[in-house]
Amino acid sequence: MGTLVIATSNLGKLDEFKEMFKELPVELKCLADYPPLPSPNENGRTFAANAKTKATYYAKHLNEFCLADDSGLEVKALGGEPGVRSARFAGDEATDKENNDLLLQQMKFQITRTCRFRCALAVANPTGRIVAETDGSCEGMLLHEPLGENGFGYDPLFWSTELHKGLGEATAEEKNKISHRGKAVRKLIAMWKKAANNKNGKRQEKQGRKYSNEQQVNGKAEQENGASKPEREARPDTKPEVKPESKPEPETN
Ligand SMILES: O=c1nc[nH]c2c1ncn2[C@H]1C[C@H](O)[C@@H](COP(=O)(O)OP(=O)(O)OP(=O)(O)O)O1
Ligand SMILES: [Mg+2]
Repeated sequence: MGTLVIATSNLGKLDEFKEMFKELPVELKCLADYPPLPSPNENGRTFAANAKTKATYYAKHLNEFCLADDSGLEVKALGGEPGVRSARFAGDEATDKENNDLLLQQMKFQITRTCRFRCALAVANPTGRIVAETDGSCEGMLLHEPLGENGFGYDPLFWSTELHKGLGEATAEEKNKISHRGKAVRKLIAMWKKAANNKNGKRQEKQGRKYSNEQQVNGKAEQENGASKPEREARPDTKPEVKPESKPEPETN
């Protein structure tokens, strides 16, 4: 069974990933399973750029497959802010509470409350090469005050228009169903399953070819022995693989 390191220092994200990956045949690890590393720079202009930077950085240092997440909240009335700066909106070492307070202050007189969460995921192989990327978003409205005790980050300020409740009130299961991260994870799992099927198909095809060669050599004897013929018709679909990754929406900041 392969190992996948969930390369995040955010325990809220980590819990969500653990829940969503629990059925997969992969050994999940997290950064706490390794000696501490300095955090990589997250100064890219897009969520995707930062996710790739983090995945590559951790994969190279840990010599393992690593999954990184870069995510944040885009508020329409603020031109997409805090966006990629969500974690450090109120300063480099800002707490969730400080970020939330600043956001509420900036939105005090705003009537338009439309906002969305966005998430970019990247997987790097142990050499640091990016082998998969997906993204997801989740629409909502910014509340006027915190609601509920669940989730992390900006969840207490986020009213989900899909769930008709605040993410601070939603259970983990409810959130994962509609969240930016949930959508991106499901796309990633679908890509993996497709890649695994293709690989299996190719292996079967190779074996099929091998057997038919053997049959050409040994065919007479096998047929005389009543051995079954290889099923040449059962060849897998050999269509070229289409990358199912959706185009990321343009950054708004
Ligand atoms: O589902 C979410 N619910 C609420 N808030 C969220 C969510 N998803 C991202 N967020 C916020 C938290 C943080 O303010 C920023 C992510 O910043 P981001 O740099 O991607 O993560 P991070 O620094 O906390 O951990 P790490 O970089 O180690 O993965 O967006
Ligand atoms: Mg970060």
